Amino acid sequence: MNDQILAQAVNVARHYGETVALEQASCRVMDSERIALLGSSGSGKSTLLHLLGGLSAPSRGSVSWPALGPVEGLRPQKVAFVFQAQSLLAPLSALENAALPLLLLGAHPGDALARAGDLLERLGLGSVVQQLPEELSGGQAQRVAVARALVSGPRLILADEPTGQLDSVNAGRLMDVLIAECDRIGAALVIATHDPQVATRLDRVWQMTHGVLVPGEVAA
Ligand SMILES: Nc1ncnc2c1ncn2[C@@H]1O[C@H](COP(=O)(O)OP(=O)(O)OP(=O)(O)O)[C@@H](O)[C@H]1O
Repeated sequence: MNDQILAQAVNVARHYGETVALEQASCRVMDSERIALLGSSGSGKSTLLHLLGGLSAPSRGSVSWPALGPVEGLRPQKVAFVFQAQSLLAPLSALENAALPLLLLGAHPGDALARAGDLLERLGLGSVVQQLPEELSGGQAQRVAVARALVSGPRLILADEPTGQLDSVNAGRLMDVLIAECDRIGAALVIATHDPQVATRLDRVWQMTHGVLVPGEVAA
């Protein structure tokens, strides 16, 4: 069983001073699961994603990644994050940004750039691969960040509002690519979103309300 649990939070809470961003939550992400994390603005979705990705530590409780092997430092390998805020490196092109995780892992540059280029093409960004982040629209930058998360073949992808700046056509296209790639590489996916259309593409819903998490059942 443990070898299927990618991320597990047990009784975690996260406080920022007086603000309780997340109250006592417990949840699990199993191998290949597709989860929509729904909730209104400020309800604690980003906070939970950051804890599940090891990007921050809980104020109480614990987070572990049983199926991902030993964790070096705070953050597990094989977990990729799509941030809500702009997170691309300014001096690098869209293509280089998307290829970066593979380059840092020591992949052959030609292979890394080819893989990143393929992902960008499928995300509708074939014409902007050489542009710098400052030359991209918010929605284009968001899709580059998705390509960067997918490029190294992670086991778990945590995406914070990846369709937040996209029109419905491009949001649908992004979901097509994300789901197809997760199928291909066998990755699990947790997406924080306000968009009910995104949630219908995933297997189950976790509902966050004022820092309280209700992990839902698997969709029928
Ligand atoms: N670094 C921080 N310092 C202080 N308060 C914070 C910090 N990060 C989040 N919070 C607070 O924690 C609560 C939950 O924030 P969080 O970003 O997790 O919500 P969210 O559901 O992701 O919102 P949104 O949909 O708007 O992104 C909010 O009240 C927010 O103001």
